[in-house]
Amino acid sequence: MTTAETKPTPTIYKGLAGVVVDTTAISKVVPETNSLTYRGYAVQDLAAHRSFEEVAYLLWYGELPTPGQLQLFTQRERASRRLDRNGESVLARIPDNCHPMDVVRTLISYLGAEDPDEDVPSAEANLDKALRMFAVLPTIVAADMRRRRGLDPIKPHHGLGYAENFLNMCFGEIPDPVIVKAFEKSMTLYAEHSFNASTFAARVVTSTQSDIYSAVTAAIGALKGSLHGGANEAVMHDMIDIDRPERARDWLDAKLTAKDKVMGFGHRVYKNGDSRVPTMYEALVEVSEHFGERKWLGIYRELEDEMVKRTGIKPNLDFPTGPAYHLMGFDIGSFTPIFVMARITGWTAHIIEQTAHNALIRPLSAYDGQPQRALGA
Ligand SMILES: CC(=O)SCCNC(=O)CCNC(=O)[C@H](O)C(C)(C)COP(=O)(O)OP(=O)(O)OC[C@H]1O[C@@H](n2cnc3c(N)ncnc32)[C@H](O)[C@@H]1OP(=O)(O)O
Ligand SMILES: O=C([O-])CC(=O)C(=O)O
Repeated sequence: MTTAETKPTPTIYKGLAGVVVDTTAISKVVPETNSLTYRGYAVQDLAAHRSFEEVAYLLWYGELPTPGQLQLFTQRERASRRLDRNGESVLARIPDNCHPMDVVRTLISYLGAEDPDEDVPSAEANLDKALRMFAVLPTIVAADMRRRRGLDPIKPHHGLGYAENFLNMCFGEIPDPVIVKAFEKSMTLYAEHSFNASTFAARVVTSTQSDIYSAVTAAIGALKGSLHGGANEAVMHDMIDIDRPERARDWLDAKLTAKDKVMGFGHRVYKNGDSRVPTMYEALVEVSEHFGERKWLGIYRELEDEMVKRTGIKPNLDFPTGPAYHLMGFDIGSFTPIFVMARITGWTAHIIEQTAHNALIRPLSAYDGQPQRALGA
């Protein structure tokens, strides 16, 4: 018989690295072939040929919409964009020196609190709630960015598509189609990535039979960290710090000597490059050329060349997205909230999938603290 003393030490999978915890039909990441598919479609093809609304529909319903389905879906999305008066007043009361991720997290909590169907777990109800969050998040992110600039919010424009409407709410005008397309590509690339940390957080919360807003709130918290979604902001802070392409090498030298992580590089799953980077890099080139500003691209190339030469570690999606968003005119603090606007689609698809095939997520731990001891008198 095995006693406590003779029991073999269990294998620890630190960070759950390499552990397959469940199946999913939403997306497939294949690092060996550098491929990523959403419901079977290559993400590069979706980014090139489909709108972000179509991608959202695909992630939620499993198929691309027919023209009729898209029309109906678009109508519903456009009708759900407004933040109500109470929501506006919650936003206005959040300190404007907090991180903008605190604002989106709080506003999602508020949406849950005001939804009488918050705890209805059916797929149909959750699809409605997902669409509401998808539609209203751009209004929240744009209004928050503008108030930090001392500007009034711009109401959603129901005649505009998702990307154009968001850009208009941020900047008061619709930018050149090159910028709109580059932005929309980033949204498609950011939409979904299997069991990443934030999606997993959402699935853990869902597995306890909690509600969709609580799961999304947890996911937002996980995405904020700089090892995950927060890296897109960190990349831009680093690039501003580097300032000139010719300074990139010395900057990297200091980072690597200090054994600091270089933001925007490396990935838990991709060890030979992130499948999404070539598409987003192309978008960064287009945006740079459009504005005639090649400095960030210069820093990008120097840093990538040097990092790969010295460590073999390649960029992830946050590396091209950071400077692309900066060039588009977004404040750095809004970069990760924009990631939330995209990933709300993937998160909610996973929440619905987890609900349909639920098992409480509760792994084991190996205790390595004090042996049992008596309290004494
Ligand atoms: C959308 C996204 O979430 S994409 C990821 C965004 N995050 C970042 O860009 C943050 C920077 N990158 C990282 O911190 C890591 O690459 C992670 C967290 C993304 C993945 O990490 P893991 O798979 O856990 O790899 P881990 O951190 O164990 O790294 C393995 C080795 O590579 C090194 N390494 C990995 N990434 C980096 C990096 N960005 N800079 C410097 N060294 C790195 C580690 O120091 C470690 O070296 P060691 O074995 O000598 O200790
Ligand atoms: O998959 C991951 O671990 C992180 C990532 O790239 C994403 O969430 O897009």
